[in-house]
Amino acid sequence: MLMTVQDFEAAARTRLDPVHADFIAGGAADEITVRANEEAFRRLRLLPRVLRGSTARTPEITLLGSRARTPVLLSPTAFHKLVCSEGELATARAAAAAGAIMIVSMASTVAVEAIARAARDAGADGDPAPLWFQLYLQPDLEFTEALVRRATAAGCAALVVTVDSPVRGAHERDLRNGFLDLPDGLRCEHMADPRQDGRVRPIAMSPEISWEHLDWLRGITSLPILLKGVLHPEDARLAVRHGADGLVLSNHGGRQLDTVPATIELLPEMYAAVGGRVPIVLDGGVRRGTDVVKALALGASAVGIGRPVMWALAEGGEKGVRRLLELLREEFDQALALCGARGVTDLGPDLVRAPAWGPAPPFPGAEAVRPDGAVS
Ligand SMILES: Cc1cc2nc3c(=O)[nH]c(=O)nc-3n(C[C@H](O)[C@H](O)[C@H](O)COP(=O)(O)O)c2cc1C
Ligand SMILES: CCCCC(=O)C(=O)O
Repeated sequence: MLMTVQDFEAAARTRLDPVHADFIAGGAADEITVRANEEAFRRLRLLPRVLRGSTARTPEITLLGSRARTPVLLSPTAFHKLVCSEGELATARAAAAAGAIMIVSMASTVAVEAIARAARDAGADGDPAPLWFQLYLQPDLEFTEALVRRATAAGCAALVVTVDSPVRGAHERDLRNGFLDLPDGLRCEHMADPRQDGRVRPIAMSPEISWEHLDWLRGITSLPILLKGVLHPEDARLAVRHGADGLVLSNHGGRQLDTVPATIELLPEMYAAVGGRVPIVLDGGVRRGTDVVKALALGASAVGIGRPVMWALAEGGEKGVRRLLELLREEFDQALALCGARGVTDLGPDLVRAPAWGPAPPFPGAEAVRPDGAVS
């Protein structure tokens, strides 16, 4: 029975080509950060409140003008057709049914116009949350601008610019497996260049991209812009100064620079750096409703999931992703209730304890106990 996110991974692995399963599960180099993301959530402890009469609970959020029925977003992931023949159409339908914001990857195997149509149709009697569009800024600004116009015309409500990829991370599993290209018949639809008879360009990960490019982007679009992959608090401040409307606190699921900290570990510092001026979406290692609660309690406005969506899509297509989102909604709701919270706004850092991250501040009235056991 598929009861947990972990169950989806196990089920997907029985169906997938092991090379493709490695592409999804893998990360950069020693995969230290891949493991750290999940481990850091496990180390945190929740400290619930009681007797708060939290009967009417809502998981709803509004983020940069986008209304969603869950604080769990679908982080951008490439190549959905690799694991499911309907690809991103299936994902978009499931997200629309759940009222979850889906961030369409620039490296999707279905074009954004078709994805948007699928989302609208699936959400017809519900309330589909909008799509957002993820972008790797290409040094060819004319091409980048055309893509921004396409995503905007298709109805995307925000742009997510991935900034942690001046070069591609060292995906050693893929290198060993010889998985270097999409199989025949699949392509990154957004990279077809109309100026070159539809020839598909490679996605450039370019070290020349700088803050000036962000300023340029700010000048050509009025959509909210989020920067994905900012990890240094000083860069978070710079992002705000350069007009970013939000941050996705992400280490690319441990797929870019290995040995960077877990995202949840960085959240308090990043939250302090932006001082509430822009919302923070956190992704990396979110696998349980309690993980969602921990991230929101420490200052995130929403969380994103990457690999779980790929596993669910591989396991059961649209239905699989629907079930995954439902599962996380149920777990989140239960965790809210058990924390004595009615919704996102009831969650604060007082609900989280971090035993392994250094000494907790002394609590009022308590005597400090020194490591040698003596009371001071
Ligand atoms: C298979 C796969 C493909 C991804 N493709 C993209 C992408 O195209 N653009 C991007 O910004 N991030 C991409 N990511 C990173 C995710 O957006 C996200 O940051 C990460 O997966 C979150 O961690 P999680 O997998 O632990 O949930 C990808 C991740 C995976 C696993
Ligand atoms: C050019 C495809 C980028 C995919 C990606 O970002 C990842 O695999 O992590």
